[in-house]
Amino acid sequence: MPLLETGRRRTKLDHSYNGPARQGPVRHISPVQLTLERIHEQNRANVQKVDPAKAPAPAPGAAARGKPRLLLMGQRRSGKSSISSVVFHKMPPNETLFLESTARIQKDSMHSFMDFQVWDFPGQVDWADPSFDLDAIFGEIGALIWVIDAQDEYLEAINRLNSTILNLQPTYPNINIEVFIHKVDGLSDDYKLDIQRDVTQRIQDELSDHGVENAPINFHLTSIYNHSIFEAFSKVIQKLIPHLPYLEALLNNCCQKSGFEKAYLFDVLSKIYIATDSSPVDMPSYEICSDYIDVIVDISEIYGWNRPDDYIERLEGPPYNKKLEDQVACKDAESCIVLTDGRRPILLREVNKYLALVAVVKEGAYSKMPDIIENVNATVGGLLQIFEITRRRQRA
Ligand SMILES: Nc1nc2c(ncn2[C@@H]2O[C@H](COP(=O)(O)OP(=O)(O)OP(=O)(O)O)[C@@H](O)[C@H]2O)c(=O)[nH]1
Repeated sequence: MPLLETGRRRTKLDHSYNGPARQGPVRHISPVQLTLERIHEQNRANVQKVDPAKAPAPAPGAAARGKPRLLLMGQRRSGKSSISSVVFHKMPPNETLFLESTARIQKDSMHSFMDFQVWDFPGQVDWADPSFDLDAIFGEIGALIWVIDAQDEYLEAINRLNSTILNLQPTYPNINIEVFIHKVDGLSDDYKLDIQRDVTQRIQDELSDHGVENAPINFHLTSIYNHSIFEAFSKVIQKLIPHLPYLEALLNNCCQKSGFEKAYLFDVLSKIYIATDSSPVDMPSYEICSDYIDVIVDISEIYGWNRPDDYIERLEGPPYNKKLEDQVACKDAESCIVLTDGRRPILLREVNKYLALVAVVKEGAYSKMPDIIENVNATVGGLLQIFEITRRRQRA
């Protein structure tokens, strides 16, 4: 009888497993959670170097405690405050023309499906200044968003970004760096791509000259005058959601079962989508879904009302032979709209006070509406369970 690595004889129960003894139950971990835990470990190691007594407990930490910080940095007038105002405070883009220059760090706490902070830095901050407590700023960072004005001379902005990355790399090698090549409205598609290529090349060349290869840097073409800024923020925020793969799996399943072309889980206030199914995102569908949220939010603010439980019971409870339209009661906003050609309805279902599921229904699937509503209900139930489990873990 063959021996196991531990020296014990293999028995029937061991099947073909012949690896080292397992330490405990297998832990499934998403790449996002892994990154956040690495960041936590990196911070812990830094604190431990200075004062071992003050070192925080090992991960799971940042991901589980979850109040990540997004830092908006870049040259003066590159558009940082405008981005934060348009995305998180619903400021109309043309009103950003009147924003004053930021003199001190602006800290915004966002309370949504997940709490996070957005820190807007004044353009003139110099990181080399030893009076900055870098650990207080970069300690619990979720992502560093570097804004480059594409309509201006950007070499200086790139140089500053490079020197910031090189300064931070030795101490914080896992910081997620997101470069927003901003104000691309009014630029031709070819020119936008040329700029993106040029910026990427310059940053990568400089970093590899200093021996930094494969730094986690992503590039986005953005403008506050269209949905590109929301799309870019969606991608940034998604990296901070530890249970993203589960949300995506639920949405994939819902799309498959209900005949949806595309489904988004939106944060209603900011209109950032925090998860979507695995089919490619197409801007027109994203734009129309996000505009639809505005319409429904406005309507429900005017006409919405809190339905008491006995009202819902009266509608949904027995007798069940009432007409279908007399039986429909839902605590949350639920809506469906059919656009001009009448073929691809868009469906919206509120998940909780922060989130809404919005889906584009495939041609011909409209006739299966009762099934679709049931599937959506089940998906919303699943989504809520995932958030509840995460919340319980955070409290523990
Ligand atoms: N065309 C265009 N202009 C933009 C865009 N975003 C911001 N702006 C304009 O850029 C100017 C500067 O924007 P701010 O948000 O004040 O820039 P900032 O980076 O916060 O500047 P500081 O506070 O000085 O660091 C404003 O006039 C905005 O209207 C954009 O996407 N496209």
